[in-house]
Amino acid sequence: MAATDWTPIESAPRATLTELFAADTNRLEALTVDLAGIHFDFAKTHLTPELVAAFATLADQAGLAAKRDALFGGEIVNVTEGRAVEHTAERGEGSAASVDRARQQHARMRALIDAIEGEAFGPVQHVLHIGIGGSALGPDLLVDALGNDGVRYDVAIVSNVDGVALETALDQFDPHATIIAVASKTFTTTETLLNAESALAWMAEAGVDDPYGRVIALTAAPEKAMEWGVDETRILPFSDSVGGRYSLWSSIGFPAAMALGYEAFEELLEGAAEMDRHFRFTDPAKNAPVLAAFADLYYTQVRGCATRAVFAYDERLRLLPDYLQQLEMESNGKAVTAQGVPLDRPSAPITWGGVGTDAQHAVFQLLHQGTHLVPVEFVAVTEPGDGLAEAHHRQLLLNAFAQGAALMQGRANEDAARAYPGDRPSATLLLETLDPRTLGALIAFYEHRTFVNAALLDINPFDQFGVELGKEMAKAADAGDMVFDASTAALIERALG
Ligand SMILES: O=P(O)(O)OC[C@H]1O[C@](O)(CO)[C@@H](O)[C@@H]1O
Repeated sequence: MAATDWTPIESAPRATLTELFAADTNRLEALTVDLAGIHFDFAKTHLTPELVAAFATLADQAGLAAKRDALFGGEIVNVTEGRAVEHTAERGEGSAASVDRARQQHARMRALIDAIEGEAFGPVQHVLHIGIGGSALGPDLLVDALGNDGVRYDVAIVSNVDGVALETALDQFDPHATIIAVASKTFTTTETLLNAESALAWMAEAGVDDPYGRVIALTAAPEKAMEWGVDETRILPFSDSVGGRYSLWSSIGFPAAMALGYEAFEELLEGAAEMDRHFRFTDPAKNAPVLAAFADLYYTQVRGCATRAVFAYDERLRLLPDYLQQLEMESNGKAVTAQGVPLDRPSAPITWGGVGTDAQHAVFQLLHQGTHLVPVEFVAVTEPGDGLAEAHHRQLLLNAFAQGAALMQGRANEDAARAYPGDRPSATLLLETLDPRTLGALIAFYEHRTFVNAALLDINPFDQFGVELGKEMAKAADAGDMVFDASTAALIERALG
């Protein structure tokens, strides 16, 4: 990557948010974007048209456009693992060959769903989806967010190796009316395989004839799934070039397609594709994921913010912060560039968050008066998800908007304990409605924003070596091959004998 010069950004004049609004009557127009049923409002961040222009220059220096073309063109952009990165091909945006392959894999998924509906597995009521990380968080978000109005099958998503998680799910399901979806890109993940074995044992104990015959594998390693015992006809493959945390668009989305219907799954893909095209073909100044990444970088690199907070002001989106934690932190929580050179600046902030209005009564104290500056993001939906009196949704939305205003305006008080400093930034994402199409666009927005952050810092957002060491040590400990420090050894001895 050519050298990037942050000086114009670091030395840009600083004004408070209130001053910025007062100085530019066009601010709202300049810093809002509408697309795919989502209104993106970055006006209450410290971005200005001048800063956006300076970031656009930085993006040019960083080769953002070429990196984006390489991503969509199916080139090897995951350089540390020597792989292309093709989650966009799952929604029809990528090289012709990859789009074609994804279509065939989706058709296979659809055919299997049709077969299940046609009672090829007898009457099915429940889908037990077993997977972890990217093989669970995406589908969980989809089913939880969109299943509000009822689902065609009950879905339980079990990830944790803690048996309590699986037992809780099994208690709700009839083993004779359940199919098990084992979701694992690699089909080697300890937690997933152990949970899957226990689920098979539960079926066998209940007298289910052929438990393995009720397993569907969602994987990029079909040969491993076959070795494990799944018949080839019940494997829904996806490409190795689809990363785990980017995989909900592939067969990993199977439980969502089952629960919500295949048409809903297609609409999700279409919404994401609309965001893909926006990201590819729109100038930085009006490009939602690019603007969001500029704001992220401004706060982490210039204002020293170590965290960013996302609050879903909609109960249906309560899993969004969890989903984003993996997407953003597993992608960009790195200390070296794509070439392995130590970064000379911070990488991803810590993503955290919760649900409004609950969070207001728990963590907002620090946001308003704490010593940390935390950029906040509000995600809300205009159309209510509930059928109760309008007062509920009205209160929900007014609270979201008032919080953004309060963070920005602050309030002086002679009593310092009661003073609000203000000038605290927020962005608001307002969805017209929460349907598959809009949710697809929203998730794709976050993916591209993560990509732009990485591109401007020259890091590879598509590997995750940081998760390996702990896994290896747990495996070695299980095999008795590990000599631990005194503290760890004592804990193992005390708990496990
Ligand atoms: O789908 P798999 O191969 O079981 O992996 C699950 C998750 O584990 C990770 O590799 C991290 O441990 C994630 O990136 C991935 O989403």
